[in-house]
Amino acid sequence: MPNNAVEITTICSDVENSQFKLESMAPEESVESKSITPVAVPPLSQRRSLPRIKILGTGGTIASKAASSSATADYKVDLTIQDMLEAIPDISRICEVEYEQLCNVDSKNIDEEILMKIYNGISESLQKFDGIVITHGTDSLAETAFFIESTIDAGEVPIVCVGSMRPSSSVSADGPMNLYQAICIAADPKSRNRSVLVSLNDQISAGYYITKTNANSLDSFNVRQGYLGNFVNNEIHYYYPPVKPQGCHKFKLNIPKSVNSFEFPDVCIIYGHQGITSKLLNMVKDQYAGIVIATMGAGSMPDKVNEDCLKVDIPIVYSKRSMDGMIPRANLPKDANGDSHNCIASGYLNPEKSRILLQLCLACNYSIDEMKHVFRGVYGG
Ligand SMILES: NC(=O)C[C@H](N)C(=O)O
Repeated sequence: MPNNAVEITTICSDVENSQFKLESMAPEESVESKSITPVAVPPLSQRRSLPRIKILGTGGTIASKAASSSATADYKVDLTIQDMLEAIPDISRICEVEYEQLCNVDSKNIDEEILMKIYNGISESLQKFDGIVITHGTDSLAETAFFIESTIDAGEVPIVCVGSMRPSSSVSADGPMNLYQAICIAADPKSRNRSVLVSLNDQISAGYYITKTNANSLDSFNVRQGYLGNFVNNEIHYYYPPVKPQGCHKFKLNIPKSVNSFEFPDVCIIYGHQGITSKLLNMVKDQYAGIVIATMGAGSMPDKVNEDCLKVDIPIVYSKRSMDGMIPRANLPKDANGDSHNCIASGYLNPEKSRILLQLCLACNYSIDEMKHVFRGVYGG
């Protein structure tokens, strides 16, 4: 698929003011001016009172089986959404469900082609459904959630990403409860205007900020910006009124229906460590459109590597290998005139989210100053 078939533009031209503008669903005219035309009321059986939920299945441990009930590794992803729905309590009183199996893979295999399927699946469902659930492996779920938040303006429709840490065959599998909760969250009016959510282990989080912090534990996802709510005994408790992530830059992908895959500009990640030299930087700088560095601490790289980064003519995002914290602009390398050239601070974004944001900026042909402006939204730049 040639990339020129796809146009990417920004929805929010100014990052500082790039908060989501929610259009009121209320009609414009005042109640007094409305004339009421009597209409035939359909019989009760035909009235749609339940929310309509679309489930998009992609695979992951939640859709997997292992060799025995005590095994939690070496599983195979092969359960369909129908199989998964059969393992959860009856939801027919809560919502009407439709589903679509987009793929059935471990999330290590989610690539741009599948991301586009997810993007298209959501875009097509937004007008027709009250909530969307995406079943996904947890390993790269945070990247998919970040991509969706950066490219889709969901309006009031909640998009709930869900996975599990134990295969369906295991004792105390967490998948059925997680899926049940995700469906209830997507169907609940309190979830409206909250955009991309992640539901796992009874916690509800913002898809933009979530990070997988534990490779094995059921409490795998962590979010320093705080959980948005939790789910206990069939009750959803939000801690805050509807909120969307601060400074999230929205890109609009204008993708023709015929296009089902799209190659984003290539961005690689270099992992910083004691004794790192510029060898890897020099090897990749002509092969990629951009580089992200997982620096030590809050932007620390050896002086020689910093010097070489200032000379590179593609954008280099300084991110962090530490799970928490951020990279402030002040910690970027500078030349004698205080210029950081093509180096950009990632702010709160980890390397994998920085990579996606840089890819979207590159796909939009942003200048280096515009890219810095986008990253300023997350307090980098
Ligand atoms: N818990 C999981 O879902 C991990 C799995 N490897 C995946 O990401 O698909």
